[in-house]
Amino acid sequence: MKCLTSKEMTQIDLTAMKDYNMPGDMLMENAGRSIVAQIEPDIVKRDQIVVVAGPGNNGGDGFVVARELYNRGYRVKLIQTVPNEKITGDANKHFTILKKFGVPIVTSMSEAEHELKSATLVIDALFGTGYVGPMHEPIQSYVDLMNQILAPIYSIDVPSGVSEDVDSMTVAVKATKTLIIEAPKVTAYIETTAPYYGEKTIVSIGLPYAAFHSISRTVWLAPQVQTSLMPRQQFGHKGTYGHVLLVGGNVAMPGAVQLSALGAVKSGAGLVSVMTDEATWPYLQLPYEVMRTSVDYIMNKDFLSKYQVIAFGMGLGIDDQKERMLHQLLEQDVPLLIDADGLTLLGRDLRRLEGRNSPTVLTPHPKEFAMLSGHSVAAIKVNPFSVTKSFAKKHGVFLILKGANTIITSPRGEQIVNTTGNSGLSKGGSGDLLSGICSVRMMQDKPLLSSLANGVFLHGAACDFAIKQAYTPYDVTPTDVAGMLGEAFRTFIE
Ligand SMILES: NC(=O)C1=CN([C@@H]2O[C@H](COP(=O)(O)OP(=O)(O)OC[C@H]3O[C@@H](n4cnc5c(N)ncnc54)[C@H](O)[C@@H]3O)[C@@H](O)[C@H]2O)[C@@H](O)CC1
Ligand SMILES: [K+]
Repeated sequence: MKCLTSKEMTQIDLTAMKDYNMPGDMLMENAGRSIVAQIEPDIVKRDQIVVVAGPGNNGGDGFVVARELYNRGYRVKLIQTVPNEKITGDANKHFTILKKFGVPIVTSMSEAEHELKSATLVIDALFGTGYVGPMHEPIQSYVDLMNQILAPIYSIDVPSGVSEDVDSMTVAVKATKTLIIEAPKVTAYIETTAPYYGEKTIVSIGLPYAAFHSISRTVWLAPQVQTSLMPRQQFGHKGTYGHVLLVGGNVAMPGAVQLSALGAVKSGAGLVSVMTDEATWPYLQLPYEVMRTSVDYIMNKDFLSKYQVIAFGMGLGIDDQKERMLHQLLEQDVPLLIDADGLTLLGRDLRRLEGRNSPTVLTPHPKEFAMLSGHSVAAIKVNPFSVTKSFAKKHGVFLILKGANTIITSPRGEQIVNTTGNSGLSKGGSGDLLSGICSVRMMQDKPLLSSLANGVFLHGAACDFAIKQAYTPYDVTPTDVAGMLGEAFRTFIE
């Protein structure tokens, strides 16, 4: 499933109309009817349904919904928020039809307030992808009223007032559910705007699938994992599945590399090795399956060439010797995943990324990404797709920006957004586990961007299973999540 900016969605609507001869009023009819099909199981005839319609095509969708529900015998009122002359084009066609059907229309604010207060369901069709902030009166008062009532609000396509330009946002509808048309918009996954959506449901209006081909932003779902996860092979051996080296851990933080090692052995690695300094070994309790490698080998290029992936930085500590280790690895022709302290060391000189022949994967959380990119954490949170894309392209790296909806970006700027996981992952150690999982998937799944998305998906899905089956977001630990990886894998092989 693709994920789009408002501009991209508008372009696809135009393509459907121009290149595929799909009339705009027909698309609007499709949208309205598909939305009614989604709403109908939730309502009964005695419900009082209020549709709040704006001036554009989102309002047009609202006209179709109001008319269709009215025609099916529901009690429906339409709140018209703008004068007649502001309703034009396809929306006006459906407005005219709606009036012919005799749907009751409310135009005054006082009446609208009364209707909203007695409504049992409100349909928000004020604005969709064409909204540009800020919001002015009287529309702002309609939104304020909607946000005060207790009845559920179903927003059409986008909660009205939500915008990619977060700085221009004033008020927005807090939807109970958003019935997203055809494909989710990026605001559904941005920390500052996602909470307005409530529950998300996609409704198809029959837009041509091919029109979405040029969009290189994808929401990663189970079918994508199923097709890109490398199958286990009947005649495979440990060499088939790859040997990963995890470089990390220090006396103060031995657990980090332990969790990475646990993630790696539970994610299908052929062989897992850990490299740490002499002083740290006594503090490590590694899974039986993990091999130990002396840090002295970091200078030995031939020795390092036996690994298919090297992950660097989990609980490593920061000093000049560790920085030299990173420089040594950056010169090695092997896929490299850099996490945690490794990112801090890399941040001292990003030019070191230049000229690498093998892929480099960086796995920052927003604070680490702020350090690397020079953007503020706030700017990263409101604009995560564009800041990651420009960084990944500029530095030629794969980037995993960790968060509630982790965004994975390739050096070419293709992006994947993950939807698995829950607040149980917001704990120390989750990222270490993720690095272990991703570095193994990197050795097996193709292309590399998909392998990283699979790692992120499995990590989140394992935590979702943990919450469903045994734990809560309060008590679940990264070790518990590792224990649930089997459940996550099982969904793709059964
Ligand atoms: N063919 C299409 O383009 C289709 C569009 N659809 C719907 O149409 C929506 C997009 O339609 P539009 O591009 O008309 O955009 P919207 O309906 O989201 O809003 C644009 C309208 O609102 C006004 N407006 C924008 N910001 C405002 C502000 N701050 N204060 C007051 N007025 C403001 C604009 O002047 C314009 O009249 C989608 O979200 C979707 O719901 C669907 O009907 C499917 C087909
Ligand atoms: K809306």
